[in-house]
Amino acid sequence: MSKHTIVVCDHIHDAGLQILQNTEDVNYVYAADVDKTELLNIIKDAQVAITRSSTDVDEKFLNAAVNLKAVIRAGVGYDNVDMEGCSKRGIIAMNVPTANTIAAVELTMTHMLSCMRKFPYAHNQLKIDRVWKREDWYGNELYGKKLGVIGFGNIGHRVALRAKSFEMDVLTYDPYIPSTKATDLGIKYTTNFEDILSCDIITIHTPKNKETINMIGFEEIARMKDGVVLINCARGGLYNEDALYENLKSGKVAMAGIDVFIKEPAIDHPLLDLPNVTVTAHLGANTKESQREISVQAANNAIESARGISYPNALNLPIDESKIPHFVKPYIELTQKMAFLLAQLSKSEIRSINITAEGEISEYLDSLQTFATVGVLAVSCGDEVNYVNANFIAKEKGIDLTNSEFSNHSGYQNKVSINITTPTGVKTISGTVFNEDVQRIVEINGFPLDIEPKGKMIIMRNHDVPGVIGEVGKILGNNNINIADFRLSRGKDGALAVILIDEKACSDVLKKLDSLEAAIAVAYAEI
Ligand SMILES: NC(=O)C1=CN([C@@H]2O[C@H](COP(=O)(O)OP(=O)(O)OC[C@H]3O[C@@H](n4cnc5c(N)ncnc54)[C@H](O)[C@@H]3O)[C@@H](O)[C@H]2O)C=CC1
Ligand SMILES: O=C(O)CCC(=O)C(=O)O
Repeated sequence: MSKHTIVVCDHIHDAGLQILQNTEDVNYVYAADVDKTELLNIIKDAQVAITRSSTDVDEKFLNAAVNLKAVIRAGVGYDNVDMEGCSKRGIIAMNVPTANTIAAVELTMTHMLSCMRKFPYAHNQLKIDRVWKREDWYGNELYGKKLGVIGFGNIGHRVALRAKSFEMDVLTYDPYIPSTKATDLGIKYTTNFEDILSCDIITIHTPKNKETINMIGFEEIARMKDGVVLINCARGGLYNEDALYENLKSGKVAMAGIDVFIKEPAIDHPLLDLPNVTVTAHLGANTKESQREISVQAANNAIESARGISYPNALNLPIDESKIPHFVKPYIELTQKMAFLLAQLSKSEIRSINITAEGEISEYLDSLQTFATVGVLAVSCGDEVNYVNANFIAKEKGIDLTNSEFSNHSGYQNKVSINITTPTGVKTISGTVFNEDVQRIVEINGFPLDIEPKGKMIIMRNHDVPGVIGEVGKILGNNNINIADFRLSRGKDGALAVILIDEKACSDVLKKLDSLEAAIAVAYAEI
């Protein structure tokens, strides 16, 4: 039995490791304790990698991971995964998005309460210094304070709900949700960021991306209340670290609760020297409950993706398969096969791929386009191309991808056509699906046909003169090639024959066919 190699790059809970170990078709490699240079050596055999935030899936990692098909980020944030690098290489990136939500929510509340009561400092005074000085530790209450929650997703909205139970006045800023998502929960909603800046406590729960990096910097802090408290259990760099440091030092920011840093591990970070921060070493997801659940999900998802069965929570697929209705799937399959056939017939540089569709199927032009691109590129790139990297490869090769709804109606309920442009002209193919899953090619280069997109075939353009079928049959027969079916289409510019054969036709046979007086063009293709 061939085994799938799954490499675990970071520490995950034993429950997931057990699953990998007990799966017969998995060769599981535990690489959490090796140094990064050794990891690059180990990762070259991996078909699937499981990582956490301690392993950057960057250019170096991806260049080393030559057999990688999928990478699973055992957590939420995937800012340490080079998504474009994965897509270009056809690697599917996935995360495990909700299993650590509660852990991160509860750590956020811990930091918030710790900041308000200066808990670690009070704790250390008694425990380490053995000093009982109650007058040193007058904290503040959450009760009645205004809390600004930036980002109202899985974590943000739960932090808001918990804050409400402390009878805080909670306000959220998240331009990407309907306001009712917050207001239905009794949380105030604003689209004005200044409202957030006027809060007593601010906590951030957004992903880290171009828009959110430095979302809170010197200017924003200057507009905040004196004595504001800032919490960050999302990602280092959402609050500008220099601005945070300077304003904690001046006291403008009274306290900050920080779980995440731009550069981790952050053992020498200047923030650690300040007396008014509570810090944790990126522990947001570190509860036994959450880590058990994440590792189980990550292991199962790794096995599914290694087997090519499914890619749960895929982040870089151009198509969300769950949104594709059942009737579209045979069209997608047919489109890829037709594109593969057409590219074999063209056998030359492809300059553009254009998809047109008529009927209800035209609502799925983008998906059809992607699969047509896979089909076309598979002829020159083989297994290297898949629907994750097809558009990237096409772009790199300078192939123009376009699609449009076809306004004419040919009489088919749904029809998909592919046009590819080569230096010698445009080639076309069209197809439809009957009775839900009977796929048929109904036209090649303007010649109407009815053929199943399957098997070995010779496609021959010829002058429409007597005797051609006989001569073709003779050549194939003399070369021990059995004809399974012979489909002929006639047009004003001659005829087109699709000859389905049982054996592969070698170039010698094709040359003989091409040398027939009536022949215009002969090609061999397989689907
Ligand atoms: N410290 C830790 O160990 C952990 C950190 N995290 C981090 O917490 C953050 C939030 O995670 P989830 O709530 O699970 O993600 P989520 O995807 O459920 O929620 C993110 C929310 O941020 C909003 N958002 C995006 N851009 C925004 C912007 N410019 N302004 C305001 N809102 C914006 C989105 O609309 C979404 O509602 C992520 O950065 C994640 O990586 C998550 C788990 C553990
Ligand atoms: O456990 C980890 O690797 C970090 C968790 C985290 O930050 C996340 O899930 O986004």
